[in-house]
Amino acid sequence: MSTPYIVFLTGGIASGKSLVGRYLETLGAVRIDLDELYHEILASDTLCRQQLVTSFGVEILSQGAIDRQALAHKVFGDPYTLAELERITHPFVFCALKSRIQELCVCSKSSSSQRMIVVEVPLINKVSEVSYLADEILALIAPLKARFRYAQVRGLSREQMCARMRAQVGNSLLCHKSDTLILNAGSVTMLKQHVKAWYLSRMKRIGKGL
Ligand SMILES: CC(C)(COP(=O)(O)OP(=O)(O)OC[C@H]1O[C@@H](n2cnc3c(N)ncnc32)[C@H](O)[C@@H]1O)[C@@H](O)C(=O)NCCC(=O)NCCS
Ligand SMILES: Nc1ncnc2c1ncn2[C@@H]1O[C@H](COP(=O)(O)OP(=O)(O)OP(=O)(O)O)[C@@H](O)[C@H]1O
Repeated sequence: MSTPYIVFLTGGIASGKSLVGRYLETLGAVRIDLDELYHEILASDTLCRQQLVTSFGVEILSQGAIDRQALAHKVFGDPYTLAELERITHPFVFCALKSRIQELCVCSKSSSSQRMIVVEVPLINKVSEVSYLADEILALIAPLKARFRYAQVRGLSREQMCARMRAQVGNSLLCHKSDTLILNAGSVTMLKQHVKAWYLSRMKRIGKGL
């Protein structure tokens, strides 16, 4: 069995990455969500927590754990503070991602089931250190109006959402950085149809060893 085909699935906030990632999981891919991986690190890595407290103060702690809402309040809207947060956190995230992928590659040697790994990457312009891992970058583009509606599901206000969007790449850079684009501008059923067609074409390619 060859190594799995690794896809970085990207897109702006609320563009549908998790929806697509979870759907690909039902089709047979293994899913890694960088946000989730990062949250696991925040909850369990004392070194990361220590560095964050040193830089941002004890006010980012709530009952000994990192209060993500308090941290979000400090960084979104202040590019320097956000850069400092990323300087601390990204090396931990990249290290965890490399380990997870390595584990999956070892597993795939003994199993034929893990042929595709999908990594949900919210910030494609900030992952150059691990971009060599990706065989393909797949980007989702969703209309702004729909994304604002989706954000409400997450409990983010319009202002909070805009602050995060300003720290992310716009559609033109997203297109430039990606190999494949999928437009998420219709129903979930339509989105799944596009994604399934893309998945099947990649499986065919992988099956032929291309
Ligand atoms: C500020 C924090 C605590 C807010 O936590 P919260 O639970 O509200 O958000 P969560 O982590 O689930 O991220 C949700 C979405 O916010 C956006 N977002 C998160 N970090 C960033 C960032 N550095 N720049 C731009 N957008 C971001 C992304 O679209 C992401 O999918 C957290 O996002 C954080 O520490 N971010 C910095 C680390 C990082 O860059 N994470 C991205 C994955 S590596
Ligand atoms: N085409 C669509 N039609 C209806 N709802 C959708 C569609 N695409 C996504 N959604 C919904 O929008 C919300 C945001 O989608 P999702 O969580 O997948 O985005 P995301 O890119 O992973 O967000 P985040 O940036 O927070 O990681 C979810 O509730 C999802 O079910």
